[in-house]
Amino acid sequence: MTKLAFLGAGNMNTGIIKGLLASHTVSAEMMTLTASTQERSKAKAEVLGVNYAESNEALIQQADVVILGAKPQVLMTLLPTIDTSLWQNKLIISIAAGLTIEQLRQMTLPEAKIVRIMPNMNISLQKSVSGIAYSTNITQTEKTLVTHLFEAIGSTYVLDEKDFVTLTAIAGCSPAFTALYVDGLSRAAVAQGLPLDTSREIVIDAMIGTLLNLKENHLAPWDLINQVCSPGGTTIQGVASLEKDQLTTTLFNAVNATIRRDEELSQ
Ligand SMILES: NC(=O)C1=CN([C@@H]2O[C@H](COP(=O)(O)OP(=O)(O)OC[C@H]3O[C@@H](n4cnc5c(N)ncnc54)[C@H](O)[C@@H]3O)[C@@H](O)[C@H]2O)C=CC1
Ligand SMILES: O=C(O)[C@@H]1CCC=N1
Repeated sequence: MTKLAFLGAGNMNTGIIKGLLASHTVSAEMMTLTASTQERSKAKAEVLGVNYAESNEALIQQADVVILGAKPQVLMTLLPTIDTSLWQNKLIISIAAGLTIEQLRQMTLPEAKIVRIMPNMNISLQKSVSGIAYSTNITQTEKTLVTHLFEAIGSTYVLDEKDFVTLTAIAGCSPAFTALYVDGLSRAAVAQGLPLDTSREIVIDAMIGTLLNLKENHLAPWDLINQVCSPGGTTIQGVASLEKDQLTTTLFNAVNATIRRDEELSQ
């Protein structure tokens, strides 16, 4: 059985652990974590029902697969302090934004087996979208293991590492962008006199229905837009207003800003 080590026990690594447990993909006794202090590691492990290690070194030593789930800035200071020999024969999965396979190798072992994964916050619901990029020395058996783990908690897309920044923008960051859209539409309804909680529920239900309609009926966005826009009706006026206010350009700008920051983190 594969032993998984989680370095970091914040939003994402906790979400992965919860997703793997809920989907019965990995049992609790095969998972060990650390957080920023031993007290936090112990507390987190108790809540999740998994093991904790007394140090990051002890965590890595006992594992087959190490999932790096601390912030990129933390990993950049922490990884160079860890004895490089500990990384031998480990599969290293990094979910950190920005850090490249090459950078991760420089901070661990030049020949390290690295998998970059970019999941998103919906992972604890087993609804993540996870981008995957492999270093060239990953075997087919290791790829099968990675797919098995991350398909259990959402969908997976294997990409060239150069495309990771784009996936991060449209999938990793997507829960925040989508929540912002929900908030804007809900508050627009508040301005018209509806209570906020009612507006929010309506917006979320309408969005879920729309997304299922696009996915299950294999509709292109403009097919659906044209179906909704009745001639001389209301929607076409709203769509024209959104276009006049450059919604598409606004989204292009947000993706570009996200990519710029990702590239800064890789410096
Ligand atoms: N938040 C998000 O939506 C996403 C985040 N990511 C990436 O996942 C990583 C984690 O992000 P979050 O979970 O949101 O952050 P977080 O701040 O919730 O969790 C970070 C964890 O690292 C731990 N940590 C800090 N120093 C440590 C040390 N020396 N040893 C062991 N653990 C230590 C903290 O105790 C905490 O449990 C980041 O690299 C981020 O780029 C990737 C996809 C989505
Ligand atoms: O904001 C971040 O850096 C991380 C990566 C994708 C989502 N959250």
